[in-house]
Amino acid sequence: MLGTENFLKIDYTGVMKGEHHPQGWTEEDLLALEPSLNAAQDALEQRRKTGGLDFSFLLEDMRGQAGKIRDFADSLRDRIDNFVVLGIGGSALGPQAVQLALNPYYFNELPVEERRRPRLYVLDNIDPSRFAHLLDMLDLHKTVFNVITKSGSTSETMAQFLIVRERLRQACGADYANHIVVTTDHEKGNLLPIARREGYVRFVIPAGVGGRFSELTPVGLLPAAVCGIDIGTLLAGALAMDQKIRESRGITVNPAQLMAGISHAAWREGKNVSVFMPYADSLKMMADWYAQLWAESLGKRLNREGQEVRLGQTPVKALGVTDQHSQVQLYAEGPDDKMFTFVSVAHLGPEVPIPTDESLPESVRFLGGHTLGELLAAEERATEYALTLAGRPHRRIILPEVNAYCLGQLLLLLEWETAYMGELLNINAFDQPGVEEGKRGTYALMGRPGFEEKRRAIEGMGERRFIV
Ligand SMILES: O=P(O)(O)OC[C@H]1O[C@](O)(CO)[C@@H](O)[C@@H]1O
Repeated sequence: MLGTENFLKIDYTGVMKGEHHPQGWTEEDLLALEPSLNAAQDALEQRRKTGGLDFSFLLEDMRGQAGKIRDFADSLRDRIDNFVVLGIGGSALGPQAVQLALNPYYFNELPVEERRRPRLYVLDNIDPSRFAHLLDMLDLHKTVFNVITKSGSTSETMAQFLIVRERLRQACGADYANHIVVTTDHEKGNLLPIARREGYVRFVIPAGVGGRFSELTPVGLLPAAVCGIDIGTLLAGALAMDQKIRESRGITVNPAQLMAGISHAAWREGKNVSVFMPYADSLKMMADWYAQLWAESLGKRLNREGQEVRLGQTPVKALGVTDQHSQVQLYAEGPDDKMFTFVSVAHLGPEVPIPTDESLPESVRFLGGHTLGELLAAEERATEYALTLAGRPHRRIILPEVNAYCLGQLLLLLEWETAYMGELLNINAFDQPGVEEGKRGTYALMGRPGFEEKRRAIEGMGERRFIV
């Protein structure tokens, strides 16, 4: 498992100067980035020591907790049919990404003898029709709800919790508390005192790990373990990548330095958009997870000195090959403002042969005798070629296969790249002040005491304009 054959690779050919890509970078250009990357590495190591990088610092600790998480997950196995996550943002995207990556795509639809684990649902929105439909569909006696909220106060998650608690009380009577598990901060938030008072099973999100960096804490580890995912191997992959990033120095050997060096240089050249495009359906939700990580961490008004800088790179979620047929036209011919990251998988799983039929015209007959995997790989290569011809910078993260060990590496690589970017941009990559105004506005409109003035301000914003 620890050999290089199970380690991801980064192919950065697509950013380098070449016959078809004269505007690419030279080896010297890349090496010129090294001093600032090495300085970032030193600064990050320093921050890590003082509690500023707990997503990495606490990985060993998380490994220590894996047994307890697994035991609890196993205790649910025969008791329930459904495990429902209530959460949003960093409390929901990681669990979905890992589930889709490591369990069969149609996991919930598998017969129970094959699934051998509860179905997983993640309610990461408050759209009433979806919410009501799911609650009506589930047998609540056979369901556990995992309320995940780092702050313990997010309105969406708390509203979901209140509805579910009420429904569980009606359906299960005094036993209702056995159907709620909370994952939250160990001392803050509104959920914690309720959980203590009502006796829910509780898992802790470490204080120093923000939501979008929290997949490898109980936030993600519990839902994964409930669905039979090998969380020990997931953490082992993460730790292996963590070690590699911390212990190697220089852009040609340190994967986070290479990733961040490319991203930062591309951004400085005006690539204001970062397209993240896995070529595997199982990694589709990784693009959603990445989008939050990149957007919330790097989209900032102020730098660390409090000066207005308004930085960031807009993440775009895409899926190969599906979005070749919806977005590649723009990517090839539209504005040259994008950096592309493909995620390729060397072994995608079972080969699905395409039948031959000699009676067909040549323009379709050529497909016969190949496999779907070959077609997908050819399309990825062809898209890469087309983007190269169009002079669009791109890189590929190549996973040997989508397994727990490689996925753990990928999560950590992207988290570290983000931390490096924060350092290079001189911004705080671990806060999200820009979401607060909208939250306060919601409190005001929903009648929370103390927000009356804000409500008046919103309601007094003037006439709306409509056309029918
Ligand atoms: O886990 P919590 O505290 O409920 O927050 C959910 C999400 O909301 C945010 O705070 C943004 O509003 C994210 O950073 C976070 O992942």
